[in-house]
Order: sequence, then structure tokens, then C-alpha cells
Amino acid sequence: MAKITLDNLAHSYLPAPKTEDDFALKELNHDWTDGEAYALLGASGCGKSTLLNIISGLLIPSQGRVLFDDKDVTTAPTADRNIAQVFQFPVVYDTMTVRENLAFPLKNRGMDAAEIKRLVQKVGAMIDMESQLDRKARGLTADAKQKISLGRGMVREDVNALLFDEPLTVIDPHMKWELRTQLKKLHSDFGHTMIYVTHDQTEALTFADKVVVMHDGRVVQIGTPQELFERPAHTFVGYFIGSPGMNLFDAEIDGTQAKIAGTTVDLGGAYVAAGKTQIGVRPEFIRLGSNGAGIPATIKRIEDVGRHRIVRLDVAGTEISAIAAEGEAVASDTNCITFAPEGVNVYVNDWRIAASGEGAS
Ligand SMILES: Nc1ncnc2c1ncn2[C@@H]1O[C@H](COP(=O)(O)OP(=O)(O)OP(=O)(O)O)[C@@H](O)[C@H]1O
Repeated sequence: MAKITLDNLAHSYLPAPKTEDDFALKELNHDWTDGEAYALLGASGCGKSTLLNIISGLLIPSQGRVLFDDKDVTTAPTADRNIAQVFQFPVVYDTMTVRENLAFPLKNRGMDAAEIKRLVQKVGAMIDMESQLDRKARGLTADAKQKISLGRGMVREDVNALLFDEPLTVIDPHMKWELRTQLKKLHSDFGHTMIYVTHDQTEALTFADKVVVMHDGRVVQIGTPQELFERPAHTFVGYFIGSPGMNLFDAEIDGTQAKIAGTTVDLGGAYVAAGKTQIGVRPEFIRLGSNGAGIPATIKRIEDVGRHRIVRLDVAGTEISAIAAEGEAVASDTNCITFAPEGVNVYVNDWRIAASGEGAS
């Protein structure tokens, strides 16, 4: 396994990029720790594949370097990087049996037959295809073929990194959960460095130790699922992660207080804010009140989503969301909201700022 260093990395598909907007991947400096599982998460077109292709060697970046364990591999071809890749759609040899498909990368490396047999059996069990190892891949469903692709990616224990590009797209929902759990187990058993590209927050949050959130060609935050939930570094992270996403309130800030929709709110810390200022509060941290002591709000509708209810409210013409836990009453005369202090984040020009005295976010 390898540590992956992205040093001053950026990429433009244009021959002579002039401004930052010309870069599909904006400058990035980061060490990805040996043996960690990362998810690259973001909406379509944000630059996930561009970054993955640079790491895998399909694309040479227009700026900066990629290092595997301090060895510069920026221009090295994919074959020389000792990585395993699983793509969105299955890549399977139809005329070979499932066993032969799984054994292929091991045979290529000249591994002895007994060791190949052991590893193929193990991976066959992991992807739940033990009973089908000796049948031809031709005629299998797309779902089954993708399981073979995943198995082939996971069968080698000596790779520098395992790269997955939206690998569960064609897998049925039940099996998705199963395979994600298997991948996580594989990670804890073998400690592979894994990079998993997805636009699905559930996949990212359940799979990864660290989630790399990308927006508009930029890495906006790298953090644990808990960090992304509690302290979103950018308004995009707040909005993209969580269901519903974080509420944003335009605010004017003066020290420890903010003015939102004409109401003064205590922030629980002192802030110095210049620029477009917003308060971000996740729906889990909005409290409903009926005594007028808070920001004026009226209920528009209540959605029952099973384990809890989502209360949609109007605050000064903007819709915001609150979550009412199971069993928690929602008063029909609700007329205001307040914030749980631990759920308040302050943003200037979309980036989170810390309260004075708060540690680095
Ligand atoms: N070969 C290319 N030539 C020119 N522009 C490209 C090329 N590949 C990607 N782009 C552009 O670079 C930006 C980032 O694309 P990229 O495919 O990396 O995003 P993504 O997050 O992987 O999206 P998706 O999930 O849809 O694959 C997009 O604006 C895209 O149009």
C-alpha cells in the first residue's frame, strides 16, 4: 500500500489556461494517508474523474506532481503504478469462467497455483459467487458481472491503491449495501489505500474513513463523516451532505450576535465577519417555538419520512427545514425558531469561519 501525495496539482483541458476558471481541477496539495479509505464525493462535473484519472495515470496533469510513497509517478503509465481499478460498468472476459476472470491479475503476475486458488476462493466468497466459480461469465447479469469486476479489483493484496469509479451503479440496491459492507471489511482486514468515486452521499459516508468533497473543480473539505456533518467547511458541504441539507440564513454579525430576519440571535461565540455573511444550521439543530421568542417562522407543511418528520417552514420568504424526532410533538401554533448553539456555523463568502478562540476547523 502507498501514501499518495498530490503536490501543487491542477489540471486544465485547455492548451493555454489563463484564469482559475479554465481549470477542471483547481490547485490541490494533500497527502492521502497509507491504508486509509477515501471517498471522492461531488455532483456531476465537479472534477472527480479528472482527479481519479490523474492518480491512475490515464491523464497527465497540466501542473504539479503525484507521488506514491514519495516516488514521482506523474508521467508513469497506469501499468507501472501497481494499482487495481474498478469502473462503473463491468469489464469481464465472457469466454472465461468466473474463476479464470478472478485469477487473471494473479496469473499475470506469475503467482503460484495454490496461492491463486486460495485467493480466488476467498474473493469468490466475498462477492457471494462461490457456487458459480466454474461457469462461464457469458450470460451472467450485469449485476453479477460487476461483482466479478469488483472481485478482480480486490483479489491482489499487494497493490499500491485500489481505485473505484462509481462501481455500484449497476448493482441492485440490496446487493449495494452488501458489497459496500464487504469493501469496508476488506479494507479493515487488509488496510488497502482505497479511493472510491461517487456522487452518492450514503455510499461515501458509509464506505470512507475520510470523505473528499469536491465542488466546481475544487476540494472544499476532507474530513470524517462526523466532521462534515458538524463543521461543514463550505456551504456546499452543508447543502450536499445531510437530508435535508443545512439551512442557510443571511445575517449581519456583530461580535457574539447575529441579526437574522430582523431578530437578534446569540451565536455562542465571537466572530469577525466581513463579506457575504450567512449562518448555517442543520435541520437537526433547529428548535420550534410557540411563544414568539425567536426568529419568526410559519409552518408550510410536514413530511413524515418514517423515522422522523421534516418540518418545512417559511422564514422571511425563504423555505427552511427542521427535523422533529420520532415522538416529538410539532405544535400547530409554532411561530418561531431558535438554534441549538452547538449546531451554529458562520460562513463568509461561503467558507466557514471560526469563532475567536476556537481551534482550527
Ligand atoms: N476530456 C475532456 N476534455 C475537456 N473537458 C473535459 C474533459 N473531461 C472532463 N472535462 C470537463 O472537466 C470538468 C470536470 O469533469 P469530470 O469528468 O472530472 O467531473 P466528474 O465529477 O467526474 O463528473 P461525472 O460524475 O459526471 O463523471 C467538467 O466541466 C467536464 O466537462
